[in-house]
Amino acid sequence: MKVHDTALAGVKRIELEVYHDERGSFLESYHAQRYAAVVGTHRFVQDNCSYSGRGVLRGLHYQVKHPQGKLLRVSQGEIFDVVVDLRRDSSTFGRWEGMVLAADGHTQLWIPPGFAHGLYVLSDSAVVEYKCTDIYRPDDEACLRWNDPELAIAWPEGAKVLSSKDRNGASLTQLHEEGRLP
Ligand SMILES: Cc1cn([C@H]2C[C@H](O)[C@@H](COP(=O)(O)OP(=O)(O)O[C@H]3O[C@@H](C)C(=O)[C@@H](O)[C@H]3O)O2)c(=O)[nH]c1=O
Repeated sequence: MKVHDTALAGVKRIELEVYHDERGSFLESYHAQRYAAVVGTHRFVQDNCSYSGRGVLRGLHYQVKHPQGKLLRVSQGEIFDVVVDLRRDSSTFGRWEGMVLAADGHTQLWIPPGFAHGLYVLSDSAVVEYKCTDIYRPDDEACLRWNDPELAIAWPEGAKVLSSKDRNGASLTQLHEEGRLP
């Protein structure tokens, strides 16, 4: 596998090795020893999988007191994935990065704890699978507004299908003022 840094410190793009033969293909999506160099001492304690139709936008989510690192991969379809650096001591605090991830691109994303995360589905449907370094704690979850003008995220054009939680996300300034950053 090849590991690439991104514009946000600690966020890494991983190109997976795919083995093709007459039956199809094979890839390793996680290997504790090899990923130690990518995720450091973090340990994964929960695996998630979401299925979404075209135009679904999930996010931007994070946990405040128990931030989750996420190792994410698209196993079907194509998404525009977004991370926002919410680490107050980071030189890239408040900056976002977006990238297209597709199942046939065999790319993984490592998002360290302390980022808000969201995704927008570009294909008819998409399956997104990710490992988390902490368990889901709904009481600790916060939702950063996907279209906060202060962030000015350049989401792809198209209709957006949102949950009511995500329609009512808070701005970065509001979350900051309320002490609800990681
Ligand atoms: C995230 C999550 C949700 N759920 C439940 C709660 C709810 O009934 C249903 C759907 O929850 P949500 O609407 O929060 O699902 P979703 O919008 O897919 O939430 C996810 O969004 C992406 C962008 C992330 O980065 C994830 O960390 C997570 O926040 O699933 C769990 O049981 N465990 C979990 O870990």
